[in-house]
Amino acid sequence: MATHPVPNIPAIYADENDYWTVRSALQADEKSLCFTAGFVSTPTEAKAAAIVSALKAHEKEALYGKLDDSGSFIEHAHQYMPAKHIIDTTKLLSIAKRAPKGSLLHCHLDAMLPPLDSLIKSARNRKGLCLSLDMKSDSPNWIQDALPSFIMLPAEDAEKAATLSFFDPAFVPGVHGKGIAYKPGTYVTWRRFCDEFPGGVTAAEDFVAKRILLNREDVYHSSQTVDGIWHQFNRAFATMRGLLLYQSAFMEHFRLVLLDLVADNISYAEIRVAFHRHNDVWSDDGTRTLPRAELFGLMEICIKDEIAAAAAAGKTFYGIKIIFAVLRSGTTEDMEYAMDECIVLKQAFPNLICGFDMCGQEDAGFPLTHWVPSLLRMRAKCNELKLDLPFILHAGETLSHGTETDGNLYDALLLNSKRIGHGFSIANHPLLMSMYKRKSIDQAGKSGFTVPLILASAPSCVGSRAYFQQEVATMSTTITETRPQYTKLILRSNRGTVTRDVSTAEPRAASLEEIPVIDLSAINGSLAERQAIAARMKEAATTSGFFYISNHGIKESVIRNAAGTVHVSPSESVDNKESFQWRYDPRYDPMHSQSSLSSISPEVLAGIRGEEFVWEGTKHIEGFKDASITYWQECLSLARRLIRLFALALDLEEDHFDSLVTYPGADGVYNFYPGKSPAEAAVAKDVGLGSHTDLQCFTLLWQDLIGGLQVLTRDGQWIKATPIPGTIVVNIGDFLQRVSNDCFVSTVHRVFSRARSGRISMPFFFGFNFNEKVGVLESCLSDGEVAKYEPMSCGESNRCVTRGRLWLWGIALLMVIVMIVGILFASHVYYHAMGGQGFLKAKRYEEVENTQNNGTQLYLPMRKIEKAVQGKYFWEVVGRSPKNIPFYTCGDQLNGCDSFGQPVSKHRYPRILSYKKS
Ligand SMILES: O=C(O)CCC(=O)C(=O)O
Ligand SMILES: [Fe+2]
Repeated sequence: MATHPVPNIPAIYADENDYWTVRSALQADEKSLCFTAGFVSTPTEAKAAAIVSALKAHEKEALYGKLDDSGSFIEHAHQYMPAKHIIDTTKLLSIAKRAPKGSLLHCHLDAMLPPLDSLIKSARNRKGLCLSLDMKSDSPNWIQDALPSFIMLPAEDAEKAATLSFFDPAFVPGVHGKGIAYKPGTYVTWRRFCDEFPGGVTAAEDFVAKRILLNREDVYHSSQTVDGIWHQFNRAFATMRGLLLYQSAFMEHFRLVLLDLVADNISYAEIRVAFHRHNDVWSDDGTRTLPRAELFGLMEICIKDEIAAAAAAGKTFYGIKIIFAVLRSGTTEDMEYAMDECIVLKQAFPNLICGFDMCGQEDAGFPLTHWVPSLLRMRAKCNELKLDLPFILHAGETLSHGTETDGNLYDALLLNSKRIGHGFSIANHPLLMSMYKRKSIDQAGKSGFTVPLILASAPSCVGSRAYFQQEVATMSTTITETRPQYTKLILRSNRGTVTRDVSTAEPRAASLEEIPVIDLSAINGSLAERQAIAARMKEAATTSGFFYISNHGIKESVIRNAAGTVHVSPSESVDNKESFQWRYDPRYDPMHSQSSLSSISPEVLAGIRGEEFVWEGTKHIEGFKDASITYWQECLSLARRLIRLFALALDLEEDHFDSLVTYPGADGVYNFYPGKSPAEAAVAKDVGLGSHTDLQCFTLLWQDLIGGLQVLTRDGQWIKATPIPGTIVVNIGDFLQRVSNDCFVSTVHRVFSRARSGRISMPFFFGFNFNEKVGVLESCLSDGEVAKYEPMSCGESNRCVTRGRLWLWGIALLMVIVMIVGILFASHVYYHAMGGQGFLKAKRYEEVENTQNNGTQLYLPMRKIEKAVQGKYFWEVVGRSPKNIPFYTCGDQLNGCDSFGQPVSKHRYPRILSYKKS
């Protein structure tokens, strides 16, 4: 397959010169095949290379080849670990540290820093941090061999753990690796362990550090194997896992990694972070796991801060991106869960995630062939969503040849992996090598610069929006600018008709500032904590009018049960969207007892619209009503708690709205948007759910992971409210905008559903009691500012909008009536023309008898009809009265036109004529 000419090697050399000439030719030929062929250094590079070579020669002489303090004799280019202490003193290293590095494209977050500087330091004095060990304290060698496994426990469990001592001979050690659920007796607190450890805290920290770090013996032991070193790695990762996976440690480690990159003059890095299912980061109080989106939001902010700090310090740092890495040894279900999560997060954080990978010992987990179906499924989803989420796969990390694992090199190529890591075994595959090389040159060509194989194609160094803008700015010469087009959108609200200019540009992903995730875990905390949540809600309510809530307290099982029923209820033939809805009914409101219902005042009662018949119609669906009401009740309770936070956000007393939500507007809805095949999606004209604002105070919207909800920004751009697992979307409605004097915004939104699978959403619309008139809130008016709106009730407000829509219904109804009358009129004329008495007229035999010659037979009024048809326009025919024509029904064939051959005008009734002919 090699196409390069093989140099000619003579059998006999004419003389020595001839030998040297042939040798030079061979060298030149070989060099021309090198990756660096054609590379010409600039004068500065040549000067730098000369300095480095001179230094290298000097240090080889001056520093190496001597006996060191430990009695070791370290030669130049000795194995790294024994030589490290000498390397650390070299000028070469200090130059290397200061030299600008460009990109670091293969690293794993957990293994980027020495543990004592970050994770073990973060663990100091952490109250809830506990550990279990897999050996007892009286086992011989436990200090060398025991494996600690850390976990952050809630205060109550940590208190129990604090009563136990690992050094108590009766202590039952835990089992390493099981450590998610607290098992009494298996965990002790890190604090107490440090206090009681022989040698105290420092020795305890050293004990843990040794579990994480590889020592010389581990690395260079003559009987060490690849499996052996992986065993060490896995133990190190198991120890690190719990030290890393709680919020403050994770974020501190993450920040220190960025600082370290900046200190090393690395301008950009792509960092693999293990995000397989259940590898969650816990809150510092150990009570909850952080939703991934929240964590990504924190990382994005951290990157932005460090880019700014680096810039202020005169450093070039473009930030980092994350390669979403998942253990290759998991179940298919977990893998596909992680893939879906990665897709969702990529949509929410397009500039933060740069690829997807599988990690873990390559020849111990499943090979890529095992994952091909899942990987293809993921690729298809990304294509459908037009998501640039490449695979950046581990392949060829082992040196085996011809094994299943070695085959990963083929799959990575076929799956279009953007790069491969680590590719050691590629040397065994000359064809693959040339294909990867070709691919890397192609990619580099696209990105405008060339880089060698493996490190290929890192064209953009986007770590934050700030840099993204920079990147776009530098690219602007090659981008043809297209001005966005705008269309007009007309909407009705309780404030009248509203017009908006809407961009026709493709919807883009929303940033976390535009639609933030607000954590409600402190909703029952102190007033200060509630005020802090309210402040975040206010920020969102006054800007985009949309936010997500996490830790909202509605159990996943309740949501699943409700959403599960939606699969059953809609018929197969749903067109564009099918909805099921039910309204507030005090009989299901947990706030009211049965006895209090009889005392509801008539005004309140008038606004209550609960309709039992909706449940009658769904009786056949098992569990439907129960699941729906349970979900609705949870939404209702949450909404009542949220309205208190909204009160705080509006600078009111927390209970300000309490009396207005005793019999509130509280409508539960299930929406089902059917899936579309790619062919249907390509030609689909409908949106899914058209642009609108919600009517009441606010909406709690649960959506599945399919996506499609879009929000209109103030400047008329559609942005995607991408589903974030574990969250509910909250959006402000028209009534809250009204009473806040437009301080809060009821934002236009729509659902654009084109996905292959059907989508489910469950909005819950919440408003004040329908009878309560509410005016603009004093707290929303600054000095001298006047209220824009009169007091109004939520009920009236809703009617305003529906009244607004009534004229449309009116026109539609009128058109239908005109059509029906037209049809009746036309048929009437038709039957007259056929000799009948007109459509829908009564049959009156007596008159027939009176007017016919002998009263026994029915005849057609041939002449009169003939005259009418021939001499007049067709509508004059209708003027006939029963006096002139006997009565009989149409379609009576004995007396029909056919039997009597009644003449009709050719010009006026061509259809009738053709009918006659047949
Ligand atoms: O289906 C959705 O995501 C949104 C539904 C919605 O906006 C509504 O029903 O008002
Ligand atoms: Fe809506």
